[in-house]
Amino acid sequence: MRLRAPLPLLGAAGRGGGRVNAPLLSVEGLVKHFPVGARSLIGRRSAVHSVDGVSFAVEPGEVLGLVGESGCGKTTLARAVLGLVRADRGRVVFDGADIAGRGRAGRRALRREMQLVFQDPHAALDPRMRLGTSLEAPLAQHGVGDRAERRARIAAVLEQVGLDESFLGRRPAECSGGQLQRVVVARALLLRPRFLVCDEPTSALDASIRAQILNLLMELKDRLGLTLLIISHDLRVVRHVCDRVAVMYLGQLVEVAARDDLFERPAHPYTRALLAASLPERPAPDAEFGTLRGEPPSPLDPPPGCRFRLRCDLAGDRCATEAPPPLAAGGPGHTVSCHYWDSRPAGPSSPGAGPHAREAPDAHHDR
Ligand SMILES: Nc1ncnc2c1ncn2[C@@H]1O[C@H](COP(=O)(O)OP(=O)(O)OP(=O)(O)O)[C@@H](O)[C@H]1O
Repeated sequence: MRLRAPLPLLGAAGRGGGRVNAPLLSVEGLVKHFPVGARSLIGRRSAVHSVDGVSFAVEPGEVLGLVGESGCGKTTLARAVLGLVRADRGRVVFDGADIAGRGRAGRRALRREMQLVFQDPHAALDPRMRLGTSLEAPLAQHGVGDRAERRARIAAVLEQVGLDESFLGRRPAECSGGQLQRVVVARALLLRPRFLVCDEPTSALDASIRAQILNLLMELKDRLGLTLLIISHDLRVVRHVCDRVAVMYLGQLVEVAARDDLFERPAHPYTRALLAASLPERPAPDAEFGTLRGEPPSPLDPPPGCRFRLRCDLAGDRCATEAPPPLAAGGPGHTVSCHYWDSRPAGPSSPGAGPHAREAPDAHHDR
């Protein structure tokens, strides 16, 4: 597969057309394949192409949302960014330094600065342990303070997440889902990180609790100056809390845009179909884009060219052979990986339109 150089990685300040801050995190050409099965006669193993050439940047204080269907590689991407799985290729640069180039002490320090908030609080916390013990463990592992200092830090963080010290003596079964998710958030904050990855932070919770946890995350972000990557299936969550959104399909980013650009002017046919499927109440200027049909191809054998083409209303010959690079799609920092993003699907409502009638103007290419 041919990977073309991405457009400059703009973050929040760049979107406004003003000064571009140094990103807190930048990810460049990240690839992670998981080998599976036995070797073939010529000694090759097939592999799940979980993440395949992903580049993006996150500025300090920004909230970036990562969306896409189940299995498209969101969690693997997040784990590779956090150094929890080793990427096959590409770079992750945090605060100006390549994380692969850090020594042991540097990686340990990095683990304090980048924390993960898990999806399911029941799975994240040991059911046999009192919450006080679970909360103290990361502080003890990182050699933070003595017992009294650790307890003081835990009490302060519990207060920040809206709980009190009475929770320290409880076990997970003695708490509600919302209370436990607050404990999980508290645990992520104990080491005073600058960057939080929240993997489906509300999907295991009742609808009535979701907004509370999201509001808590946003309040903590402002109060503590955090930068967030939020992974979510739920486009309503993303629309509510994110500054920018990256859309992932079969191991690759297909569109990145400021939140309002993405929801009001989605450019990629996948994003349009995803929005139509997930937010049916949204006014649909692109109603001629069909709902998402079929299943994504196997990540064991992704098709050449554009990976979305087999489900796409716009696909033309070029899509079968040429992987679309990220193209400028109008709004500042808005990129879309589609050869025909500004065409309309052929159909009764748009006679003569469609990819075979008009190619995307060259002006959009390779900028
Ligand atoms: N350790 C592993 N070994 C083999 N395949 C893996 C491994 N981890 C993930 N995968 C595969 O990589 C692909 C991407 O998985 P991943 O969990 O990153 O997707 P996702 O978008 O986070 O999905 P979901 O939204 O359901 O959590 C899937 O096909 C998955 O089966």
